[in-house]
Amino acid sequence: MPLLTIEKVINGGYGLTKTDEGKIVLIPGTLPGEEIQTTIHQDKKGYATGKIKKIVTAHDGRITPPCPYIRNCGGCNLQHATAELQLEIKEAIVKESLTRSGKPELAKASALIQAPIASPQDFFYRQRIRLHIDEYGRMGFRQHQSHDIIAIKKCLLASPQINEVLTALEEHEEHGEICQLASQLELILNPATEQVQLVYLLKRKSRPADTNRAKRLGEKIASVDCIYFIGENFPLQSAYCKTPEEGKVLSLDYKPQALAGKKISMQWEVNGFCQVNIKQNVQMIETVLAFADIRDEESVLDLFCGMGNFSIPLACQAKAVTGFEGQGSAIRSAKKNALNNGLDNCSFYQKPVHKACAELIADKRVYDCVIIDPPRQGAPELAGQLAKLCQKRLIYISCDPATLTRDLAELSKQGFQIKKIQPIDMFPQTYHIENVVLLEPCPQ
Ligand SMILES: C[S@@+](CC[C@H](N)C(=O)[O-])C[C@H]1O[C@@H](n2cnc3c(N)ncnc32)[C@H](O)[C@@H]1O
Repeated sequence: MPLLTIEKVINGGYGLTKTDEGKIVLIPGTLPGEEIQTTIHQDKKGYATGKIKKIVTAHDGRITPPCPYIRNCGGCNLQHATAELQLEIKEAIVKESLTRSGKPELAKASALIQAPIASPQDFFYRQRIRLHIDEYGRMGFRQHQSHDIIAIKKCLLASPQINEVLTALEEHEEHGEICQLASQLELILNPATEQVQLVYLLKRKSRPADTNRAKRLGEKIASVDCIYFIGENFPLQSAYCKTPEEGKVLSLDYKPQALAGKKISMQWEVNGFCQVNIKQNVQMIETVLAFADIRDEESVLDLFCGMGNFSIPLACQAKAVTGFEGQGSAIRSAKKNALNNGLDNCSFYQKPVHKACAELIADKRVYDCVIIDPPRQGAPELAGQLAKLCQKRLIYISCDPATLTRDLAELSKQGFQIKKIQPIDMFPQTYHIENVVLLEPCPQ
């Protein structure tokens, strides 16, 4: 195969190039402008995937990835680029997604994309990781595009405390015995105490002997404060807890600049949703507060509110905040977070967002500002409802440029105009990029 020149890196982290016949070839591990000798891995109808045989001309921003598992793991698809180049690539991915949408209003809006906000940490930023366990009890990440497990001793994205516990677990037979019963292990750092909680996903219901093993294991590792079992057919069970009262919640205090340094105290449950890059989450909250620009007489609706990540700081400025979320544990935490922060202007409800929006519209409710932070698949079907509910400012938070572009097209059909787009790098070393978008309804 002749030399191929990489045109760009696309959403998914692949370098894209074309053969002389015009066929698209996607090659992982490559960077824009690089000349690559390739072997074809899979030849499909519309495109092929390739593997690097030799890098003939490397990008100036290419570096040697520090992770020893990089060849097989597939989780960190940009680790071979400098931090600056990663941000350039991510910004280009967002821009390309809007310009290639075929919608003139989105292409025009691509000029509004601001430089991505870099993560305070390039490595060791994850507050939790989930490892798979195979039939032999080996623990690690799934190999790229495969069910095989790459056994790992360390993950450079996970917090140092999680890595210490990973090393310690290997030394204890109780962990090996529990792994024989488990298909996954989640390690979760409590940012407030710097202790780690373990959640084993068991293949069968836990028995008293399993709980005893967990207790022995917990007592042997000083930095583990709780061990839980969960199964497909049974809910989260505490098997060991050093501090029974505080054990089930994780917590964090921070002081957003936008609130003049007022302290916000957040708690969430071990199985509740929480942004994984805790320090970068604070910068995302600052962005949402700046875009929302709330006056004290204004009302806010927070859809997919989780444990009140945005609702609580917004409630410090707004007249009232209403949040909807599907996860019961997240809503429990959101209500506690309002109480703990001395806020009596928040209402949180566990309800599917689509149902909640329909009911609010039937009640003729409207809000000055609406925040929407859906899961990866986005929420295009909500665009019409958002047009009825939102009076002044809509803030759309998305972790996938492709579904964001589709949803922005739906929102612009409903009369919303894009005002600002702020990419935020929540996941350094990977192609993933979060975006906070400010939209306003067109004046009638
Ligand atoms: C990307 S998270 C955002 C959570 C929160 N805004 C935060 O920053 O922590 C999406 C949330 O949507 C919730 N969710 C997913 N589908 C839902 C639905 N149909 N109705 C209500 N909540 C849903 C999930 O439980 C999760 O908490």
